[in-house]
Amino acid sequence: MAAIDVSGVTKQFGGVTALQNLDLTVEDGEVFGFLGPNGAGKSTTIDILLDHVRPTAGSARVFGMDAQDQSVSIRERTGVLPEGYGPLGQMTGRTHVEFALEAKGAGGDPDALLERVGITGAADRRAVDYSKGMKQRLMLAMALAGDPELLILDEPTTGLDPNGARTMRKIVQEEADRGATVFFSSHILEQVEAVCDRVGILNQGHLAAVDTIDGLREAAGATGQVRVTMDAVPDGLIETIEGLDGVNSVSITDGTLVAGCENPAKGAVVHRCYEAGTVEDVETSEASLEDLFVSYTGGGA
Ligand SMILES: Nc1ncnc2c1ncn2[C@@H]1O[C@H](COP(=O)(O)OP(=O)(O)OP(=O)(O)O)[C@@H](O)[C@H]1O
Repeated sequence: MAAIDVSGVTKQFGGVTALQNLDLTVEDGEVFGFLGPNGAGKSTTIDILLDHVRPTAGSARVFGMDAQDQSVSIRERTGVLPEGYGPLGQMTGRTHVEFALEAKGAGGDPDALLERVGITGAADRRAVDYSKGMKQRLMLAMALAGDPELLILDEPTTGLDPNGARTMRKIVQEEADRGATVFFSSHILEQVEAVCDRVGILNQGHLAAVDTIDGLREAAGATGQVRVTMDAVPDGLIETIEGLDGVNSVSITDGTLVAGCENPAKGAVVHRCYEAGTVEDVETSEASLEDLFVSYTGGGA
């Protein structure tokens, strides 16, 4: 059974259409990255899954249960890291985690969770006084309370330093290894690329694409680069390479020939360079997730 199943969901806020007939399925045990430019509808989707917002049309199911009718049962099995820093109060970090465990009806050691997110040293301080990154780490510890079957993380790396971002990735991986489903929205594309099985790209309330990252690259015919360093770039070589199928751009940068091209054309570019002169070095690179994001969202990020 799918962990998340959104079917034909439209959400209108007055005259603004936040989601337009959205279909989205996240399989049980999957790590799913939810990407999209500002205002694409990511938080609205999450709010609908948690019944903070009701769809104008369509339905959302979590663990096969209706998000509106069975929201209490869904939340018992779900850990949520909300956007922003959530409702943190005067209590200590440890007390917040104790409450989160209690709310889940779960046992467990609050200190172990605080250690997992790297804020053991601040356990006895008031959460309201934490720095942004510490608050984010605390919210993550609370989301992890009770080993939920589903983790919904809205922009989880907001405010985190590079160590915190690495901790987040590690925790997502550990949760997936334990069998949890992880659904997270992010603008940090490298984070998504590092941990996700599949990615959905939302644009203006529509799912513009959903696939593995390799699948997205293929479907977009996305261009990578091949960089060929030669002892000298012979006359006419640029024009020859520009004429090859699948080559979109050719330039010379610091004596290196740089061709932007689809993957299948890379071999032909290198071959022509070997034919034309002395090749000293060849490097290739894939389209980055950022390139894909721009190609699917029209650069609206
Ligand atoms: N309560 C609301 N009232 C009116 N409009 C809203 C409300 N909530 C969201 N919207 C609108 O719905 C659209 C989608 O917003 P949403 O917050 O879901 O986007 P997002 O993809 O999460 O963006 P971001 O990456 O900036 O957080 C936006 O145009 C937003 O202004």
